[in-house]
Amino acid sequence: MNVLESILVGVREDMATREAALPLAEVKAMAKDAPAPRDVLSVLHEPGVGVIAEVKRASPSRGALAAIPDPAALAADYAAAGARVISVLTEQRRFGGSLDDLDAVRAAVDIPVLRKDFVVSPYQVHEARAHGADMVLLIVAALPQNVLIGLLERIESLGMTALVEVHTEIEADRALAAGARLVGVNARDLTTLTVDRTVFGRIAPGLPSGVLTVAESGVRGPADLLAYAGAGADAVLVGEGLVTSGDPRSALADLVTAGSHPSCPRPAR
Ligand SMILES: O=C(O)c1ccccc1NCC(=O)[C@H](O)[C@H](O)COP(=O)(O)O
Repeated sequence: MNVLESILVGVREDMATREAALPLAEVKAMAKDAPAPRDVLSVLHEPGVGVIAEVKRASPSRGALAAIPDPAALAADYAAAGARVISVLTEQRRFGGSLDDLDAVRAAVDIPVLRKDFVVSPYQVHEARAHGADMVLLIVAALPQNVLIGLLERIESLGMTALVEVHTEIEADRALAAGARLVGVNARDLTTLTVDRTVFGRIAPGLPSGVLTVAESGVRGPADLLAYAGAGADAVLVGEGLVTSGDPRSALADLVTAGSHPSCPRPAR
């Protein structure tokens, strides 16, 4: 079993436990009280290369990354430093995240929030909305095509935006066929955990100009952002480089400055 497959086993078990405690009908009722979803695509269309800053406590590749005793304070720092979107890892077993983290971040900031998890079921999509998410990650490698299409339609029907993650050209074709309008190209191979920043530059040129792109993983400083920008990224998603920096607000401010500099236009694709 590869890493992604073993993560998915735990995700399904944990979801079954949550669903037994809180049935889907109750989650849907909770979602009615959630704040309306924000328009993520407009935010990412703004000039410059946006930064999606991640609340990431741990990872399968690196183990514990940062204690993050107060995710709300970290999110507030991210927003103050100019993050366009905040990504919250809610997977518990490998990443140490939770829906409590999502709640804390949602309450702390007024910018879009991404539920970053291994979403395989409509239940998790409704959970995301009930906890105030504006965006939900869908990983193509984790989903059969019919399930990918169904989840993407459900996310959009609830007014949220799907970030559809790919790592290969074949997955990119599947994302487009499913109707993705926001495609994340992950430099990290989720089956082996190797990071290859050149993957974005191979896949992004093949995406239609109307599709927004996010370069995910491997950004450790402004030089990496600028390289992704040069390859056509509309935004970058950064976790480890921020939470392990010792000063996430300052590290993010450096990225935001690089992404908004006039010498960092988004090249036409
Ligand atoms: O981060 C991991 O080790 C990982 C392993 C298996 C599945 C997913 C994983 N990470 C999720 C992500 O894609 C990243 O958290 C995100 O792109 C940020 O990456 P980074 O800036 O390199 O922390």
